[in-house]
Amino acid sequence: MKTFAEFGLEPKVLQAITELGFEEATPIQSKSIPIALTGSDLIGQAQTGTGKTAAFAIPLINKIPTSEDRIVALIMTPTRELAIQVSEEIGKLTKYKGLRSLPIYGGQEIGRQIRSLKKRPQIIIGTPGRLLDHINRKTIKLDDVQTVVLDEADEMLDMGFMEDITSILSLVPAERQTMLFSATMPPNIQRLAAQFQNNPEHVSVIPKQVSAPLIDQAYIEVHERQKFDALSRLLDMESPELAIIFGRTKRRVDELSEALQKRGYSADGLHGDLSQNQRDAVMRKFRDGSIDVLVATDVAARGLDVSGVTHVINFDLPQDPESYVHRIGRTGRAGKEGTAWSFVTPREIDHLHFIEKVTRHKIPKKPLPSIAEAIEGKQRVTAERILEFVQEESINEYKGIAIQLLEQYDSVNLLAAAIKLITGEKKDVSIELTPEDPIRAKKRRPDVRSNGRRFSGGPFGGGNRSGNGPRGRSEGGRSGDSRGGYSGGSGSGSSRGGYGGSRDGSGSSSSNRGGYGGSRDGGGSGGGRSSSGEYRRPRQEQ
Ligand SMILES: Nc1ncnc2c1ncn2[C@@H]1O[C@H](COP(=O)(O)OP(=O)(O)OP(=O)(O)O)[C@@H](O)[C@H]1O
Ligand SMILES: [Mg+2]
Repeated sequence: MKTFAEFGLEPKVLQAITELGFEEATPIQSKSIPIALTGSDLIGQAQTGTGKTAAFAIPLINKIPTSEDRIVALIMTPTRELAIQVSEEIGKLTKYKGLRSLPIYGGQEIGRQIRSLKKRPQIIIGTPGRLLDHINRKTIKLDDVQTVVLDEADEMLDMGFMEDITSILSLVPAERQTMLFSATMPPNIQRLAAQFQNNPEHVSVIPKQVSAPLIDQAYIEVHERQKFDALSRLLDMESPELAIIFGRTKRRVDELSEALQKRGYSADGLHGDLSQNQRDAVMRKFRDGSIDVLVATDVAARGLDVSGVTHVINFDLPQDPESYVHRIGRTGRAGKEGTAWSFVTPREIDHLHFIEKVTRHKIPKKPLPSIAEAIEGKQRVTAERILEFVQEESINEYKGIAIQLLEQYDSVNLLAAAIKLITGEKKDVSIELTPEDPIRAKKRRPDVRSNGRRFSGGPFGGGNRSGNGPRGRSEGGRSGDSRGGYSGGSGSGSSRGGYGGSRDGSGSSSSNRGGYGGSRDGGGSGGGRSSSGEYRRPRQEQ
């Protein structure tokens, strides 16, 4: 493992890294920072939560002179929340160097962004739709951009951002550094690479299993109508510090967050139909812990880094294995452990197997917790809370009444009644959710071209690379590794991976994203087969 001092970075950048508490570089950082510092194009793949943001941000920041007053770096993300988050991380990393960075995303008042642009930021972090708006208004000019990063590169392609990205990149000088990052690199990422990059170096620290290994994964078989009670039981039994619950549709998210609130949980919902103010408020509450359950569509699946997320629950299975990997990757980040459970209806078992196959990870089955277990869990948590109070809180003013009560009543009865009172907070209101259709097992065409092996590539890289692809950088060099170019196990023992992002209802006035019906095909190929033979369905805005 390398220290950041080994990269020969500017002292002011190093100082900011130290202040962030990063002691050693993560594997993706160790491998990509030296390459990125040379100015070479790069494709970086590593599991969720392993520091890909700093892997591209540090070299980018290091090379911008403080005296620069033009936009020289452009980072694109698929969602607004991710643009904001990346911008904040860049803000921290540029603290001592004093560069100016600005997030540019849909839903925020454009006049305010125009005013901020007058302060001449050197780094722009944006979602494609709103970036194009500014370009058309000539409030953003890309003539001087030297570095471009596509964070969640595969998602950008998948969401049908290709057209916007193509227009944006046609305005950036060809003489530039272009970096693509994601935890998942489906083979059709080659198209992005071939179109926008110049002989990229390939850096991958994805070992066999693409999902981050610190995540304890399991599935629970439930019928659609049992899901809500199952969720309540899980939440009671586990009492997550922070949890993200993924639902399939915006309606589902609305209904579910409302139902959880009715039952007394501290929950709120996030999806692309909310106003940006609402989205910001929900994220703020989740980040500061004033709610502890975030219910979200796939808009929260990618990239979001919220510390303290101990649980991810797929209330509905995601359509794509990629989405599964990114969703569960909201926990188990930066070396911490996490728990990810998925509800699977009997008709979705085949789809689950498909996810297992593509992610190369068997997801064990777990029984639905019984009511007794849920109650026991709640009681245990209450008892723990009481003990914390005994140790930490000032309870002197309650002692008088406690002594009085103890003189009259039995101590066990008193404490049992108190525990019942506290654990009984959740209201037993009955909940009806609109049922969602089961996800049908989707047959993604196995990649059979390399050695005739099925799933040799999978959506996460490797597999065959045809002629003009980037040159593979097979780290770990396991010979005979059928995953080829992209994969290359790190062998470094650090198998934590990348992160995820979220999805932008980018709110560009010139596009139809952001609401229902903003259906865009995966990469402009009419939603059919992409050049790599992968089937990509048209996807709706989340
Ligand atoms: N070298 C480091 N040492 C300690 N913590 C780090 C280091 N680099 C990054 N982190 C922290 O790890 C967390 C995850 O980083 P980041 O969000 O960049 O992951 P990612 O690989 O982009 O994940 P995803 O695929 O989900 O987007 C962040 O909280 C970040 O501050
Ligand atoms: Mg990330």
